[in-house]
Amino acid sequence: MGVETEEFDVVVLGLGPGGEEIGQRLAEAGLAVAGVEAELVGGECPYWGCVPSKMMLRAAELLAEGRRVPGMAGSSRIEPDWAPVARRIREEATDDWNDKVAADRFAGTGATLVRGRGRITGDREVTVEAAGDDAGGRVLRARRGIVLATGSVAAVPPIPGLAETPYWTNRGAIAAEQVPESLIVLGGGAIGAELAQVFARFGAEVTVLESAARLLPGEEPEAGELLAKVFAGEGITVRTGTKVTRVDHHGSAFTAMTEDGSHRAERLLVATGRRVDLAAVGAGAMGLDETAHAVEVDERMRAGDGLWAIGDVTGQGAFTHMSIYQAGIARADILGEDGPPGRRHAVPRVTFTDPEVGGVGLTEAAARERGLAVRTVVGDLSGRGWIHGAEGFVKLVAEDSADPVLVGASVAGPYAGEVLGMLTLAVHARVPVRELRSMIYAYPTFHRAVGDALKKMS
Ligand SMILES: Cc1cc2nc3c(=O)[nH]c(=O)nc-3n(C[C@H](O)[C@H](O)[C@H](O)COP(=O)(O)OP(=O)(O)OC[C@H]3O[C@@H](n4cnc5c(N)ncnc54)[C@H](O)[C@@H]3O)c2cc1C
Ligand SMILES: NC(=O)c1ccc[n+]([C@@H]2O[C@H](COP(=O)([O-])OP(=O)(O)OC[C@H]3O[C@@H](n4cnc5c(N)ncnc54)[C@H](O)[C@@H]3O)[C@@H](O)[C@H]2O)c1
Repeated sequence: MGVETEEFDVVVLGLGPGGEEIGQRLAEAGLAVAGVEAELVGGECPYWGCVPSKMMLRAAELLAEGRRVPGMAGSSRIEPDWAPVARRIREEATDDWNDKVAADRFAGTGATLVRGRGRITGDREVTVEAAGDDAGGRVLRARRGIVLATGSVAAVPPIPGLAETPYWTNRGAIAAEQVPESLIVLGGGAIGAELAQVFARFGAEVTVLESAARLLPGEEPEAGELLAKVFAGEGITVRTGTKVTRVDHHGSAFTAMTEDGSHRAERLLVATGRRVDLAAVGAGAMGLDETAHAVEVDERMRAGDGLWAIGDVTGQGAFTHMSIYQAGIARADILGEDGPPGRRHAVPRVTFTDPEVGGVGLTEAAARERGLAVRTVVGDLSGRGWIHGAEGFVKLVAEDSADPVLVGASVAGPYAGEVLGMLTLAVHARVPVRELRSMIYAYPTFHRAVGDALKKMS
C-alpha cells in the first residue's frame, strides 16, 4: 500500500459548514489548502440537519395554517401528503445526498479536496485512510497548521436494549420516505421538539419522552411550558422527568419502558444531544485531551500551536451560524489579520417549532448561576399576538445596575427567530435599556412586544 506525502499551508479536517467556509476563504486568500472529508462536503447541516429539517417544518407549518382557517377565514380541508416533502428533501435540499455541487465549489476556490477519514498523526500532520478506489492512504503536512472541524454525531444514551434496535437518529428521520403511524421521540430538546411536531402534523401519533423537567430545558422555563401546552393541543403526548429504563424492538414495534409504564410505537427517534469524538480524530497527537467533551479554544479559536478548532467540536453552541462565525475568526488569525476576537455573550439560537422559540445570551437561570444580579420581565405578544390568534412571550434579562443592559432575551411566537434579530443586536452591542425604551416600535408588529415588555421592566 503506497503512502503519498503532500505539503499544504493549512489542512482542514472535516468539511461541514465551518470547515467548508474556512477552507474556501483561505484558498481564496492564496493559501495552499487541503480539505479532508469522510462523508459529504457540507456536513450535517445541508444533508441531515438544518436545511432538510426546516423544509419539513415549513411543510408542517403550512398544514397548521390551513387548519387555522376555520373561525377566521372560512373552511378548510387539509390532506397531508409526505411525498412532496420527501421529494423536496431528496431533490432540492440534498441532491439525493450527493455533494458534487459543494465539492466542485470547494475545488473551484483552488483548495484540494481529499476524500477519506483523516486522523492527526503528528505535529501538523494528518493521515487520510484510503477511500473508494484510492490505492493507498495520504499523509498531509500543514506548514501553518491544522483546522479541526470534524463536528459532532448523535449521542445515543446507554439504555439497555436500545443499541440492538433499528432506532432512528436525525439521519433516519430526515431521510424518511413515509410518515410512521406512531413515533417515540427520546429527548425534547431542539431536534426532538422540531421533529416531533413535524411528524405529528403529518398524522403520526407522537410521544416525547424527556428526562429533564420540561421541554427545551436549556431555554427559559416559559418556553418549555408553552411548547408543552401547544403540543398537548396538537395531540402530542409529552412525558417530562421520565427515565427510559429499557428499549426493545419486536416485529414492527418499539417498546420503551419507563419507571411508570411503557410506550409502543412503529419508530423511535433518538434526539438526546450530540457527541464529539476526539480520540477518533487523533487529537492527542497534538496534545489535546481525547476524553474531553469538546476542544477548548482561546478567543482566536486556537487549540494549540499550529492547531485551530471550529464548529461543534468547540462545544460553544452546536449551530451552523457558530461554526461559520468561528471560521471567520480562525481565518483572520491564520492570515495574521487584525480583527475582533471571538465573543460569546450574544450567541443566538432558534428552535423552529410553531411557535418558534428564540433566545440570545443568558437565560435568567444561567445569569443567576454565574452570580449576576439581574432583573427580568415577561410580556405577551401585545396587540399583534391577539390579531394573529397566536400565543407567545418576550422575556428580557437585564443586569441589575444603575444603567443596565440586556444580558439575555427570549421570544416565542410566530416569526420569533426574526424578532430575535433586534434582541441579538441589543445584547451584542450592549445597548442600554434606556435607549431601547426610547426607541419607536412599529404598530402592530410582533417586535413591538419588546417595547411593551421594556416599559414593564422596573
Ligand atoms: C436535525 C438537526 C437540525 C439542525 N438545525 C439547525 C438549525 O436550524 N440551525 C443551526 O444553526 N444549526 C442546526 N443544527 C446544527 C448544525 O447542523 C451543526 O451545528 C453544524 O452542522 C456544525 O457544523 P460543523 O462544521 O461543526 O460540523 P458538521 O456539520 O458536523 O460537519 C463535520 C464534518 O466533518 C466530517 N468528519 C468528521 N470526522 C472526520 C474525519 N476524521 N475525517 C474527515 N472528515 C471527518 C464529517 O463527515 C462532517 O462532514 C442542526 C443539527 C441537526 C442534527
Ligand atoms: N434550530 C436549531 O438551531 C437546531 C435544531 C436542531 C438541533 N440543533 C443543534 O443540535 C444540537 C443537538 O440537538 P438535540 O435536540 O439532540 O440536543 P439537545 O441537547 O438540544 O437536547 C437533548 C435533550 O435530550 C434530553 N435527554 C438526554 N438524555 C435523555 C434520555 N436518556 N432520555 C430522555 N431524554 C434525554 C435532554 O434533557 C435534552 O432536553 C442542539 O443542541 C442544537 O445546538 C439546532
